Amino acid sequence: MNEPVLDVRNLRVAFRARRSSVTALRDVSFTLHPGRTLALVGESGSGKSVSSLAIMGLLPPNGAVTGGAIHYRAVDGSVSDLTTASKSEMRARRGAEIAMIFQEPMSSLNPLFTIGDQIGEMLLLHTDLDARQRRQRVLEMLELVEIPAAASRIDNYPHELSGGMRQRVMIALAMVCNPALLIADEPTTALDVTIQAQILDLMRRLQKELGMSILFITHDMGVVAEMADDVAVMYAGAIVEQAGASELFARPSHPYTRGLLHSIPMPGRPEGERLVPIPGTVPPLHAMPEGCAFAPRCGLADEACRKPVSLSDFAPNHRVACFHAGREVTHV
Ligand SMILES: Nc1ncnc2c1ncn2[C@@H]1O[C@H](COP(=O)(O)OP(=O)(O)OP(=O)(O)O)[C@@H](O)[C@H]1O
Repeated sequence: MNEPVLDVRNLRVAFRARRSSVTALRDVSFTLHPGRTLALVGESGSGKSVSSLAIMGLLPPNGAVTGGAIHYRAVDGSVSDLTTASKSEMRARRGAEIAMIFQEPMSSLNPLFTIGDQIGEMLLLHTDLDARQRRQRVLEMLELVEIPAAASRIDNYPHELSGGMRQRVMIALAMVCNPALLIADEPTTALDVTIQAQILDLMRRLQKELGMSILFITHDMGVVAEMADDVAVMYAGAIVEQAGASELFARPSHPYTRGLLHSIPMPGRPEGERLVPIPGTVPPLHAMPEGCAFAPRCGLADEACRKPVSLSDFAPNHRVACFHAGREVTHV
């Protein structure tokens, strides 16, 4: 396989609270290869967004990378560690080489400017195109993301568009400089299922046509099944299972991954099957259990789980952080 675009190694992120600090990412490692989609999946609070903000160099002021590295391979083949990049280096990369789309387009789009101006602004920042060329390129982007009547929509303000159309604008904004890496943080969560399917289709088509690599952040295993080539399951700031998507769905082996799969309807599973929510919630960062963080919610937990557990090989290209990996939960 080609050299990775992104190779995150033992990444640690901490947030300062008033008198103490809490660790939000604990030795997170994953690899994204060119042209592929890696899904980071987990419940709210598992550390998915913190991972993406660390990659973008956009952690909030009270957050910092406290260990590990984020190796990024630029289009010219040079590899650098984003955790040590300067603010100006990151500013030059964001939008041009590494782009991000968020769940809620309204919070990323400026209500005071037309969508054409906002997408054009990216070109103004990162290219030498003149005003006429920029407008032409914006129009092509709006057509590429299938905005109907793009020539008149280009002068619309965000509030004049539907939610689905706004998400298409966000995608156009992210893709206009042809980034090598796209980070998509729950891009379809706020949309109804029909529109969600259309946006996922669009992202797959753009990936095929433009060849970018996608880090896809979601809590939804159904979306993972639709989009991912590779999957990293996160729980309480750590990766608990990692595999190719087909291997993960064929042999989910961490009790948390199995719990996620049993808690939602999945294509291909018997109709009327009982859905079982995972009991309890993700522990707060200041009250992490000593050993396996999932143990308090796990039907397989025993004495062994009081010891810290880390990812280990379970099968080829399949790693699991569980002393009981692969064992069936007999009671939930
Ligand atoms: N600015 C902050 N200060 C302190 N803690 C934070 C801050 N931002 C995030 N955290 C904590 O980091 C942990 C991981 O949060 P994160 O937003 O990455 O989770 P997530 O998996 O993306 O969840 P969601 O799907 O809800 O966005 C959470 O416990 C959260 O409370």
